[in-house]
Amino acid sequence: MITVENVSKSFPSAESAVTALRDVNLAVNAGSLFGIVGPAQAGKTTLARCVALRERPDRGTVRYDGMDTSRLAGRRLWGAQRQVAIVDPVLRPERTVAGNIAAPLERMGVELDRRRSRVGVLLDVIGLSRSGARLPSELTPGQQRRVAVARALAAAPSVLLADEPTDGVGAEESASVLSVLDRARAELGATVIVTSRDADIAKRICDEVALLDRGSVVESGTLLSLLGKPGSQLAEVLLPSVDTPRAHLSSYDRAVDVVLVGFAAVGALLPEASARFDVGFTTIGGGLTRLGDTPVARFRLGVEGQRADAALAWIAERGAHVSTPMYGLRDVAA
Ligand SMILES: Nc1ncnc2c1ncn2[C@@H]1O[C@H](COP(=O)(O)OP(=O)(O)OP(=O)(O)O)[C@@H](O)[C@H]1O
Repeated sequence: MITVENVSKSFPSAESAVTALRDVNLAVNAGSLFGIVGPAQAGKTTLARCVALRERPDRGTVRYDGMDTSRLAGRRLWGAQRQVAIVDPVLRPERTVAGNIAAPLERMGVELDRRRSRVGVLLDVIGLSRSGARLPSELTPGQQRRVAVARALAAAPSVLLADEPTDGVGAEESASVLSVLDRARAELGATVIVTSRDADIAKRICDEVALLDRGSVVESGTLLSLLGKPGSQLAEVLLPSVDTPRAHLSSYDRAVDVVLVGFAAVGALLPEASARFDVGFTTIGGGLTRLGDTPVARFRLGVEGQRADAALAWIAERGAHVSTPMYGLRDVAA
């Protein structure tokens, strides 16, 4: 596990110092796919570089499995830095795909047979098994990025860091780049950290996420835990909007927002509650999305029936996130 404890970082500038990170605390679990998301200049790259030990915090510390890295220097620092590989998107144009991936292994003096076998595994992970002999110029931008990821994985780092992994890659190819990051975690066992201005990346592959703004962590945790958190900014961005015209609310005495996670909940919970408690649910806003492979729904529901409270408590007991009911909607809309 990597823990970031009270980390602050400023950079000198012509007028006054720029504060990139303010008292940041985070925990990145081993084997997770962790997203650091937030607007431009939020401090994402600086935080990622501090985690990768490429930048020293002014205050606070980064711990690797409890070890305080701020005390490391010389060979021990270099050894810790080598555990975290950073994806460098610039490939060497004169070398083949296989040659690019093998380059870090050559520098380490790994013998030819082991190099070949490792490159073979990585070509398979990035879905380019037949392209080892091609030059980067013969590849699409998305394929080139996948090769850059494979090169970063060559020396089997325990942590892979990808800063804006899909920048410069077209929308149609970004899914293939993200799925390679997911395979790096699932098949090679790496902890993967991605930074992105696009929170949608978190929705597509991350299981844990931190939202950064102006150098501070606004919220962090597993994606699924944030979905049910009242006022979560990430949930607001990632889930279908429940904004509804007031007129749509006017037929109901009460409405609630409900978040349902997983196939069973999305498919069955509301019809079952409706039948059990003789309560009517009408969808007046929201919709379905996916977090990775998990279907997630957020609906604004008009609720009618004498046992409405019991029905809502029943679905909440079964894992649905249910907002505080909004009452008196007929009056509001009138
Ligand atoms: N090496 C540096 N020297 C001076 N200022 C820096 C340096 N690195 C980052 N900064 C400043 O720190 C702040 C945070 O930058 P950072 O690149 O970490 O944010 P970011 O969220 O990754 O931004 P973006 O999404 O725009 O890449 C910015 O104001 C930036 O100008």
